[in-house]
Amino acid sequence: MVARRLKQLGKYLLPHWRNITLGMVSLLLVNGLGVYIPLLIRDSIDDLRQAFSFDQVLKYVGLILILASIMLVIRMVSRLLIFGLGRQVEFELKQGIFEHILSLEPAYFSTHTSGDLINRATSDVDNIRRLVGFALLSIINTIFAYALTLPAMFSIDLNLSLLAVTVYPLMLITVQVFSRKLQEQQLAVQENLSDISELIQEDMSGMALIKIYAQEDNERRAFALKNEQLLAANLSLAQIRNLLFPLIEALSYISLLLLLAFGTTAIAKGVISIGDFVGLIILVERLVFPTALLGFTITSYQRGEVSIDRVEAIFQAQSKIQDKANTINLPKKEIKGEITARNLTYTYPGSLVPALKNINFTIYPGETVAIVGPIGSGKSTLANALPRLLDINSQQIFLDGKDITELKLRELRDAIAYVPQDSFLFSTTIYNNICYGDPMKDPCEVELAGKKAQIDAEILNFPQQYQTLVGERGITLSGGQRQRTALARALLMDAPILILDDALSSVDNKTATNILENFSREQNKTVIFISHQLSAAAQTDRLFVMDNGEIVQMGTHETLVKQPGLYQNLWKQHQLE
Ligand SMILES: Nc1ncnc2c1ncn2[C@@H]1O[C@H](COP(=O)(O)OP(=O)(O)OP(=O)(O)O)[C@@H](O)[C@H]1O
Repeated sequence: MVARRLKQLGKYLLPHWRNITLGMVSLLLVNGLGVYIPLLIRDSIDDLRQAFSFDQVLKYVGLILILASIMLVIRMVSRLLIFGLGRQVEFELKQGIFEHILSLEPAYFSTHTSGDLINRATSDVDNIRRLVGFALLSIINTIFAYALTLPAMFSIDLNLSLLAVTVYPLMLITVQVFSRKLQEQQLAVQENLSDISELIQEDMSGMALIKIYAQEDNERRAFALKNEQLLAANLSLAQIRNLLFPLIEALSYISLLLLLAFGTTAIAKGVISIGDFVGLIILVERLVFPTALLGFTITSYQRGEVSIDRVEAIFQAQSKIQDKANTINLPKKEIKGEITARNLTYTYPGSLVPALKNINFTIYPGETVAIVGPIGSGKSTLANALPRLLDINSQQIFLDGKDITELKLRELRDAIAYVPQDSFLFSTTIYNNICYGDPMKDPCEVELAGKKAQIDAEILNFPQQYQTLVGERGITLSGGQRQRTALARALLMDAPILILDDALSSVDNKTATNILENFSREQNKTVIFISHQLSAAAQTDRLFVMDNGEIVQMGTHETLVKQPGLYQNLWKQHQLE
């Protein structure tokens, strides 16, 4: 576990080996000077005790000032180098996480909430930044401090030095005892933070619903509960820390007291000089800060360790929907638009019942097919299977006779313009929303797409027309306007296949029928129209009727409506409505 994490840390640090080396050399120099200055003070005291002169005092003071100034500059350089490294690693991790998230399949986001992902990409990355910045700096500094200070202390007096450092192992044991508890508590804090981010995000998105159902008090209570849990976890963490660090400090003062007690006796016996004693006290003092800092470093390391696992869990998640090693090329221009399903069966991960059962059909190039059926019958699942938003098995769906799992994902998705059920719009202009799939499209084409989606006239009535902002910082479009804007976005891509998943549900029947009629005039498009609007669906070339994951009927409206069965029932119900 530890080895794996260290390996991971090494992976983050390796690209920055030059800065690390420079930082380490700087720290070595700082510590070298840090040890040399107390020895110089020792010599100055002993020299001046033998023959005092102001020239000598000035010489020593000047030298110490110069060395201390050099030390200050080098220390600043080392901090800049190593803290800068933390920032660089933070930048790379954030970029990497975002790019990786973009590569994951939609199913990943139904099991991983956005609040948790945001927390990992922010708080956890921040912990790793501290680990590679602060912790690295202090670990290297502590190693150099001990490696250079101890020999200098031993050269003055071995017994006194050993006595002064006897309490240090005790310090490490204390830290060890506390470390596990600290780690558990840190994890609890991070999880509580994730919960809170999730709740805030969800409540912000569902604000209208909270108000309609007058659930403000309940939401306030739910937030207070989570906030209290976070407070308790943070307080408990602070308690452990507040106990640990004064303990470390107290132990380090014991070493100083021991030195005072036995050092003064050694001076009296003539074993060491006064200069030696002062030098020894300054050297022992030098170790107090790195040792106390080691406590913080251990905490930082523990926080970073947990965070490394949480961030790496994102990187380890791999999309099952990927290009195969040998993909078949199918350029958009050559696609005719024939879609075939052979014994298509799909079960959602974790589900016991298949959402699609043994589906077989062929949709011919240029045909408009409506898929109708009761709610939950599998229509959206079928729509999601075609552009491989779901991990379907090979040899089940074919585009122009080619197994879609053999095609390049990018080419397959380029061939399919898909308008999903929720017509999501970005918080930008209507124009940018329409040309989202190809920002370089000609403005005339964007407007033409708006006309085909029958939204152009309404857009022209908005204050800034196509440049009107929508979303959080702009105007709120009606459900039907959102749907037609999303439709214009899909139409602009001019793909040979168009899938509309209940994408005109908020559009009146007449407009929906007009839009569909426009498509059937465009003979080169294969259109799959999933809908509960039977009068619009009835205008299509053929209908597939789905029930319980199966296609139970297929045919034109005229034939199906005469056959006893699900479609006839749905149609009668529709007529009554
Ligand atoms: N991510 C998922 N995980 C597990 N089961 C799912 C998932 N998405 C859908 N299902 C289930 O698969 C079945 C088919 O759902 P689907 O959304 O395809 O139905 P639909 O016909 O499009 O319904 P609607 O008309 O309401 O849009 C349903 O039983 C649904 O609960």
